[in-house]
Amino acid sequence: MEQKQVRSQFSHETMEELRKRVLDLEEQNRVLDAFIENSTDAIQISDRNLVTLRINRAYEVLTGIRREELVGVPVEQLVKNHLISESCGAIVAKTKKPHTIVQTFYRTGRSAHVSCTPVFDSCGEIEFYICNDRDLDEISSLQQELDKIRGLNDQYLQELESIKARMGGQSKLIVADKEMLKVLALAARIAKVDSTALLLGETGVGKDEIARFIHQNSGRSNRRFVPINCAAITESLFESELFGHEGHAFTGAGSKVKPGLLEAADHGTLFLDEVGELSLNMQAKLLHVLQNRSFIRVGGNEPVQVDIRVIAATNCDLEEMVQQKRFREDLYYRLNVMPIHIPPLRKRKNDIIPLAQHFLDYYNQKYDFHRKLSPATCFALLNYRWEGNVRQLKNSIEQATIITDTDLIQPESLPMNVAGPEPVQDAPAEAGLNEMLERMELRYLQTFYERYGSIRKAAERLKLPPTTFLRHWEQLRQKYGTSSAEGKE
Ligand SMILES: Nc1ncnc2c1ncn2[C@@H]1O[C@H](COP(=O)(O)OP(=O)(O)OP(=O)(O)O)[C@@H](O)[C@H]1O
Repeated sequence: MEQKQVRSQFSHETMEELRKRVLDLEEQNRVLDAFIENSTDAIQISDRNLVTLRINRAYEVLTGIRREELVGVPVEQLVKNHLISESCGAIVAKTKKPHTIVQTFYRTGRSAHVSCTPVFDSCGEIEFYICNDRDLDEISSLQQELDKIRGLNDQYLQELESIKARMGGQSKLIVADKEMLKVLALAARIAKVDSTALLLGETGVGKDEIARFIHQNSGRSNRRFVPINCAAITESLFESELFGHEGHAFTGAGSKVKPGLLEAADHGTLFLDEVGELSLNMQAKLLHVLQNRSFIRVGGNEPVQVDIRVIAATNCDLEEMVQQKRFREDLYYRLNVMPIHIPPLRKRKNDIIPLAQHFLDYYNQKYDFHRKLSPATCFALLNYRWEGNVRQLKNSIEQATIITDTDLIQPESLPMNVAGPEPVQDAPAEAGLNEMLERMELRYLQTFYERYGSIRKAAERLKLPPTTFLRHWEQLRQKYGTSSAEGKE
């Protein structure tokens, strides 16, 4: 009685176990079915006698043969019935190795790469054949697509190579990053048309260099490139500088006509750098010139005609300035014909080391050094934010080249903000808080000057009047000693 109970309990557990395994197998089968059915490759599975067991939907589409015509039919029959050109399985059956052939399906007229792989049983005999068919039309259209992309790539590279070749000798522009190469390709195209270009980008990104590149690659390259720094030009001198003056036009003017910058740029290129710094009054005068391509010399009556190409540059947000009524909308549209956005250095990291090496070569030659950049220095350069962009990089390399003790430049020789902030490293051990703060201030003034390239810009960035910046710098320099601000603009 007890024994019977155990047996029935055992058999119930076995039944449960079997039921679970059947469910598992069904689940596995469902997954396998879904996998085979949804494969984009056509799949055909045959048994050891090369009789088709199953195919998927992609196989039906490729061959035009329906499932019911295939399943249970030996492959050789398909060849005999002129449905397929030859059997790959038949070859595998002989060699017992995977094999690939090009097979034609006569119903659809399509061809495919058919790869047949044998699956062996535990005795080493072939149990199944699995064939994967990849549509050759699809492969060839992918190939064509790839060729097209390669072609475009080659064309792009050729274009860039020719731009670089044209740059050779005339320009020392270093460009390696894809983002900057795109800028250069655009600039090369714009150079060929005579329209006004507006160069936009942070301070020190190379707007001046790109303006010169456009001029050198334009039909005006054998005439003058005349840069005007709009930030440096005063209201009172604007007209006489740009338009020139007649003899005796004002006290101190000589007896002869003095042509202005516009006339100097005739048939050439006028580069209006920092155009966002012009006062509204000067903007109105400039707009008049751009509209009429003519002006009247100070003290004169007759309009003078000029043929100039204008390139303007700014690091200001002119659109915002227009909204704030600080920049004339009509002038903005006249300048913004061909905008070129020059990315900041931190967004074109592939340029950093080639530029650093270029500046290093320059300073090595200038000072007769043989300096090299250590890997740690390269790492520091690559990981810095470069708010002053290429100009700041150039200044940092010059500084490092000069102050390093050995020929291998280590990060310690870079300006402290590039190598990492160590602002009071040079303070004596007994220095109090005041001295530390003053030394820190001195290093910041020095660094911002190096970063922005002029006292005016550095002072503006630090929200100080330039005179305060200069006075402070001189006082601290005399107290703690470092490079002089004398002669700096
Ligand atoms: N691609 C480059 N290759 C070599 N030198 C460069 C490159 N870009 C910039 N420079 C150098 O970096 C310095 C700053 O460049 P540039 O004066 O053209 O910048 P910018 O954008 O016009 O600056 P700003 O806004 O202050 O007028 C210059 O000494 C310039 O020669």
